[in-house]
Amino acid sequence: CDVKSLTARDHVGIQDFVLLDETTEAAFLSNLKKRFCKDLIYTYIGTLLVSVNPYKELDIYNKKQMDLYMGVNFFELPPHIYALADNAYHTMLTEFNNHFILISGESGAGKTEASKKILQYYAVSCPSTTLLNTVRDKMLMSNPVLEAFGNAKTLKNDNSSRFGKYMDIQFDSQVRISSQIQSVPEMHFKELLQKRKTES
Ligand SMILES: Nc1ncnc2c1ncn2[C@@H]1O[C@H](COP(=O)(O)OP(=O)(O)OP(=O)(O)O)[C@@H](O)[C@H]1O
Repeated sequence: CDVKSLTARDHVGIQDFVLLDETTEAAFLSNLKKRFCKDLIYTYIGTLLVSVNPYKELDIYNKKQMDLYMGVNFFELPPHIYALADNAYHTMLTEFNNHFILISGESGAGKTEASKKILQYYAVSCPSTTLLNTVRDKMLMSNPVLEAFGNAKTLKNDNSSRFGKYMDIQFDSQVRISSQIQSVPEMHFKELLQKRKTES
């Protein structure tokens, strides 16, 4: 799947809601539906990304796709979680400051999966060394461990996270992943965010 075919594929509805003529909920949903029917689960609202859970494996999360989005201008290619991750990484490099990716949605919306895609993207796209690969592997492998203890089957989601997650990825001066994730129960969430705010 090359850049040309990818761009051509995404002329379904409008790929950025900012360009939607009619600003009604019906028009919003109709655009989402039109795109979803063609397996286009991502749509931008400016720099926000709206994602609809496809509940099936789509061939859009692989090394080829990651390579496509690496270092490419945010709006140059069709909306994708990799574009969002790449944009945060490159903005961090140019602005020399911290960045948050906030993922929200109802239970079963696909938040956990989205966070895994972002971690996988960084694991593949960030420069690394053998030593740092250990950190990267730990980062990726920590998810199943956390899920084993903190997830449960609910009516809405067979693999529902029953705890809030705060992931902190730190980069060294050569912008390689140098340290890994922190994850906390939901009740400590606000406290932790407040602490981080005061620190920065
Ligand atoms: N991008 C995706 N592609 C394919 N399947 C997906 C995707 N996102 C989510 N799913 C499917 O939907 C299920 C629920 O997603 P996920 O656990 O990420 O939801 P969640 O928003 O984290 O829910 P909760 O708040 O209950 O933890 C996943 O187990 C997976 O089967």
